Amino acid sequence: MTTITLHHVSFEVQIKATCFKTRDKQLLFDVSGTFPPGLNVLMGPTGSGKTTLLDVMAGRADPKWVKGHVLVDGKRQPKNFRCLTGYVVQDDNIVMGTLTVKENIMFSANLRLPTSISSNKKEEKVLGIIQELGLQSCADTQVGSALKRGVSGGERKRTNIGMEMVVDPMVLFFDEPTTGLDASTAHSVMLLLHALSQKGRTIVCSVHQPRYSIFKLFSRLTLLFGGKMVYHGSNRSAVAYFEQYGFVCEQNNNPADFFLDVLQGVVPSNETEAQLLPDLYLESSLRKGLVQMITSYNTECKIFGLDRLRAADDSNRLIAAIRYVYLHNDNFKVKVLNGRALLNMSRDVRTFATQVFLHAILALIAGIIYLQLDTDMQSGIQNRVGAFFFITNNVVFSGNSAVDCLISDRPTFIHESSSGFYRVSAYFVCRVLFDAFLVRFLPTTIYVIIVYFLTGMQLDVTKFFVFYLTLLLTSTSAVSIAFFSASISSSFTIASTSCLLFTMLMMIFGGLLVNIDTLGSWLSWIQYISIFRYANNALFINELKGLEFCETDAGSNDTFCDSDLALEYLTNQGIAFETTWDLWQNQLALSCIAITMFVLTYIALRKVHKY
Ligand SMILES: Nc1ncnc2c1ncn2[C@@H]1O[C@H](COP(=O)(O)OP(=O)(O)OP(=O)(O)O)[C@@H](O)[C@H]1O
Repeated sequence: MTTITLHHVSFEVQIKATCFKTRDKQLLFDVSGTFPPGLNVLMGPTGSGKTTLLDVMAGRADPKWVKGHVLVDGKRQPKNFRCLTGYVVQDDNIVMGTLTVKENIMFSANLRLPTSISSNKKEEKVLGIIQELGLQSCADTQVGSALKRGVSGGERKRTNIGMEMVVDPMVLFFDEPTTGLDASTAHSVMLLLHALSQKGRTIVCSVHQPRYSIFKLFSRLTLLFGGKMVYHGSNRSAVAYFEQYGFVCEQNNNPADFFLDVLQGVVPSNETEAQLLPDLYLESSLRKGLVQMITSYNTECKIFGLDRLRAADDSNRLIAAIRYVYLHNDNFKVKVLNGRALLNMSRDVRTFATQVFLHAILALIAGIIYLQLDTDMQSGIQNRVGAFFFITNNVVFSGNSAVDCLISDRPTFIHESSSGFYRVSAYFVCRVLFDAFLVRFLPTTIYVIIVYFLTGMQLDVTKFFVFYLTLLLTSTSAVSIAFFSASISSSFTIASTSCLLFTMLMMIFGGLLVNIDTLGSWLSWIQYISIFRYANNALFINELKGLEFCETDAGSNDTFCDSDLALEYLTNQGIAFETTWDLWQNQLALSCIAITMFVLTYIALRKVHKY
């Protein structure tokens, strides 16, 4: 049994006042209350602060801006409170649509329960939750998405709840669990919350405008208006509380509608103005009694002094809790995450097939345009330069599409990492292994095979594999740049534009579009971070070395061949080619760019705001 108490809690955020200035905006004002086991409901008009209060209670609001105390069973909220409680967000999109109901809950169990619990035990637990939530009939049905029909809205919400229940939380937070559901589904979801609360759990949920059959289920009601409390207590006493200020609820009116009407000034009172209700509540005997009760409750717990609260942080309980969440094997988490990504890909094979198909088409276009390149002195080198420019562009711009992987995954990543599913490192390793290597490997291989043989490059095994490796590294570097752009912004437009800008810059300094020697040193250094430069240089050296270009004299019909022509071209371009190092330094540079960008991505992901 867990009780949450709030002591004079206020919360602010910083918002932009002008381009250069920020100002503080207060969202919650001196909120005190107690939330014991049972169904505790937050109500209020839109923008009244329900979600904000829920976030503060759940430890999901930035503690830097929280004033006052949020205590859990009289102790200061542990830092990893988020990992020990369940938080069912309003948006059910964090439930993966391609997975079945059971697979989604199993995924949560695999990541959030200690590895010491066997797979069989985890499955038993998941089946128990499925039964408790009444999901047996759709356990093996894919959840579905906006584009592909799956389970119903209510079943989806229950799956979301099930994913939170695997850690057996004594406290569950719900942000507007009935939003978007029809009346009977909303009722059945609230019945479920009521049933969960009857088992000794503390449920705190925000609800917009419940009908009477739902309102009856609440044990405690908190009414908010403009970030201030207007009422906090039993839902049965609420109507009488408002009557003392002249707001009368008509006999057949739904109290929930009545309260919202009062707060929005729809219900008139001869004695009081609705705007004064927060101040009246502050002065009310109801609130004074409550504050006294909370203070004595926490004094009983003997930890009301701040020093003692800090001491509570170091208690064994907290240390045990932290271990409970993070003692797991990171390798195991990467395996589970990769398993989910693979399952997701196998169920939505069209996306991957489209990638393969697009690469094949691009390779065919390149192959047809530069079909069986000749070794004519006039056109041989020119066409090869064009072909390499086209090929590297194809590979780099395809790699840039990886922006979408991180951006579309961002809400799920924030929810799951802040709920203790995994550490940032496990997520990062999974994304790199999956999106940068696994998913790119087959399309790039197909691209290389088609383009290499259609364009008729030198038939030499070593040269083929150098070509292949160079393009694989080029693709990985392009993905790393896309990942970095996506990790520093939550907006797809900003991320893809910055990725494109960076790529264009690298392309200009790739050595083909502008003579770098004519640029000042303050600009020419950009060539050293250009993946186009390293990719093109490696492809040129690999293909042009050892190639003889010939010309037939129209008059005499004699053929002259020049084995130095290609080398002259490389020299004119400033490309060193004599030693093995001259070739391999390019692959090394591509690898260094990829590693640097991946490291920066990891740092940026760690800095993603979890609140
Ligand atoms: N990060 C933020 N920056 C600026 N203002 C914010 C921020 N978060 C919330 N607000 C503002 O605080 C107020 C309360 O928001 P909150 O989402 O808690 O309300 P709510 O009662 O849950 O609303 P709804 O019922 O529409 O979901 C709103 O006016 C909102 O615009």
